[in-house]
Amino acid sequence: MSALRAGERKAVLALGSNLGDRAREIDTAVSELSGTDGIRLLAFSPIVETRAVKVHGVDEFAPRYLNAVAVVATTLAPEQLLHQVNRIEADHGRVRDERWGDRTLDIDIVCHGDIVSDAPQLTLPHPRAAGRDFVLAPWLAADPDAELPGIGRVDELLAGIEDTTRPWTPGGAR
Ligand SMILES: Nc1ncnc2c1ncn2[C@@H]1O[C@H](COP(=O)(O)OP(=O)(O)OP(=O)(O)O)[C@@H](O)[C@H]1O
Ligand SMILES: Nc1nc2c(c(=O)[nH]1)N=C(CO)CN2
Repeated sequence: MSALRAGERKAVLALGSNLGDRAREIDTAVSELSGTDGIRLLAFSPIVETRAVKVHGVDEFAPRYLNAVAVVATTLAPEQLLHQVNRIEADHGRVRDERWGDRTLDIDIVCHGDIVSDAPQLTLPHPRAAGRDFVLAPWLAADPDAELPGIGRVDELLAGIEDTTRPWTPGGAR
């Protein structure tokens, strides 16, 4: 992974989609992130497929998610980065209704350098990332040395939970 330049911090973005052309949603979102001033793509994970986790647990009947992780270098402050990811979500027709409801595109900020924040509009690191296989597994594949700041190494966090992610390839080949 290339080194950070002056004024940049490393941020990790978790992308998910379980509606529409899921892979296209994720691929175009990553292109849009890379094309945003102040964001430089350092690494993009393989795409994995997972069952939808809803408020009451795994929902066998909901459309499955594709998930991936982008590691970026950014000169944007956390709030500016959130603004940009919200803009891209909105451009992808993201509708916010039910909590953890089905969505065309979700982008969570997993961490932004080693900034810690407990603000509800932007909690860093993301409070649920450490327990999500669909975040940790692709992130580890993109960056074997990954660490969730102040929480722990991603390989160790992933070893402590069940990894239900499955590799996803276009056309369904395994
Ligand atoms: N680290 C973060 N990344 C993205 N959004 C965050 C973060 N911390 C807080 N938020 C806030 O959470 C709000 C709800 O986000 P969203 O609807 O994407 O949640 P969700 O994806 O359904 O659930 P989850 O947060 O568990 O992934 C956003 O408006 C945003 O301001
Ligand atoms: N498998 C999977 N389940 C989820 C996901 C997700 O990205 N993948 N995102 C959620 C809210 O952010 C809720 N549930």
